Amino acid sequence: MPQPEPLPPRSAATEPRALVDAHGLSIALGGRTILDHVDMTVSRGEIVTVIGPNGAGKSTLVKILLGLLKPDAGSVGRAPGLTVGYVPQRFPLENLVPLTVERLITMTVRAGRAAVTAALEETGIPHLRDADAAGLSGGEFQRALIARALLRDPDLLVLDEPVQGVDFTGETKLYRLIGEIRDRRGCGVVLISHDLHVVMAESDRVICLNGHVCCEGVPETIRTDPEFMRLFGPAAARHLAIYPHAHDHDHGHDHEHEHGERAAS
Ligand SMILES: Nc1ncnc2c1ncn2[C@@H]1O[C@H](COP(=O)(O)OP(=O)(O)OP(=O)(O)O)[C@@H](O)[C@H]1O
Repeated sequence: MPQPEPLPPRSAATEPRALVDAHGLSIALGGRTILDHVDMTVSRGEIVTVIGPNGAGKSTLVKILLGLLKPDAGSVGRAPGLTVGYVPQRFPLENLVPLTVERLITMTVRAGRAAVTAALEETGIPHLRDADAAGLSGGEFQRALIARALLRDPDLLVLDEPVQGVDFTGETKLYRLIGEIRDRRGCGVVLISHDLHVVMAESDRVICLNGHVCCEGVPETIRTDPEFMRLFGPAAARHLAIYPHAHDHDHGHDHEHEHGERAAS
């Protein structure tokens, strides 16, 4: 398979670092505090993983960062002319008429044939260009959505639960793909996950969110952070795996994780 042309390597000297820089974000929805004084910065070339249980406010945080939702308090700074590629958590395919992968990824962005080819090659699915989007596997569908986001040539790629509906092998490959995209393009990446058992190894920073930022750090330090253990329990800390890596340890009772499809949230 032909490899896409690599972009020039990242240069620490030439780039403004922060793509988004949020301070003191608070918001209440339906009379309930969802986010409470949350700070978050994402820089060019950085992968930031946000993990937290269902309902922790991860999607709400992303919507505020992207300017889709206004916080009750706090501020969000964005790099001038920031372009965002967003891979949403849910994509209501069932409401659409049958459509090819090419149509799916070009529905909301103008892109020429060569750009579509490049995006599909970059995400490893050039052979699926004319396939029916409804027939794709979970992993293929996520790749198509990533290709769709890449067509915008984003400075910041935001992926909300990108491994949902993807089996273990596909999950590892997807994480690898995301790391390669960051390396090649030098874009910032925000990765949202409700899976407290898994953190992508290439993450430069992990933010554990549960209404507030309970802890933050490089993947290896998160599992030993007392706040992580206090909030998510020693079992979550014990089983937190840094992916991709050799799958040579025990995941305890997490059999769903090792075999078969995983439920979409
Ligand atoms: N418009 C709204 N009105 C009232 N409550 C809302 C609204 N939007 C979100 N919420 C609530 O805010 C909380 C956080 O939602 P959010 O989708 O940000 O969580 P999440 O961490 O992304 O969860 P998940 O992992 O399940 O996707 C949830 O309890 C949700 O029900």
